[in-house]
Amino acid sequence: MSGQRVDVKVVMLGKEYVGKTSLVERYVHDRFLVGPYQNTIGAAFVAKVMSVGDRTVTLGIWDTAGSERYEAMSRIYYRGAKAAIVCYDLTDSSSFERAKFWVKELRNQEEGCQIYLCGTKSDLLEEDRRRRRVDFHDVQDYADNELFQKVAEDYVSVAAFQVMTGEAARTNFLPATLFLMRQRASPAPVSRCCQAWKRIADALHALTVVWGGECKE
Ligand SMILES: Nc1nc2c(ncn2[C@@H]2O[C@H](COP(=O)(O)OP(=O)(O)OP(=O)(O)O)[C@@H](O)[C@H]2O)c(=O)[nH]1
Repeated sequence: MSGQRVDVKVVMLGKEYVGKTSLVERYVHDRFLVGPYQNTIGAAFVAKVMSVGDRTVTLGIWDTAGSERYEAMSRIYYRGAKAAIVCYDLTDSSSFERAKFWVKELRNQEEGCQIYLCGTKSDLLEEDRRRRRVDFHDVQDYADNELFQKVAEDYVSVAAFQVMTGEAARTNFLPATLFLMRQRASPAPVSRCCQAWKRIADALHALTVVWGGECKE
């Protein structure tokens, strides 16, 4: 579907509305789009060039639609993926069940695929801890049992969250602009989807180093 050369294929999987597209936006464009939710139809592709030592590697990220209507299509997109980011919403227990479904499927069908579990929307827990529906220790136990590479929960500060939503809406500044301003003011960059992607990016970077020049699609 994309004519671009891709060295490493990465696929995003998870129930609808968990925030897959938002994570990709954060990673590729360093922004969080505020506005009405638009579900992904089928899948979307985006390329991200990253430096690995003295060479560049192009990640091809397939952001699949979470709706079960597109389940068959999502299977096409994870084929040949070197890494899968399986997302669940920390405030939605059914999304973790759906994440387990994708993990099982990947383990059965894509032996070489590195799987990362990613809990999203932790800023909502900062607002109200009682909104948590997926216990971190349950995820940890599950991950331990399944021999996972990494579990990421994107810890964020409510202050940055407020800057990015309230201020952005009032002033019409792009969230990305506010994010950068916030970053300059604070040594710890914190915002929605940000910390999770930083960890995932580190992990993907490490993987591409391991794969070296052999990681052709
Ligand atoms: N509070 C909060 N909201 C988020 C976060 N990430 C995503 N959202 C919101 O959750 C909704 C769904 O986000 P998407 O990124 O479109 O979700 P998706 O998983 O790509 O959804 P599908 O395309 O249907 O599979 C949107 O309204 C986002 O603004 C987050 O970290 N915190």
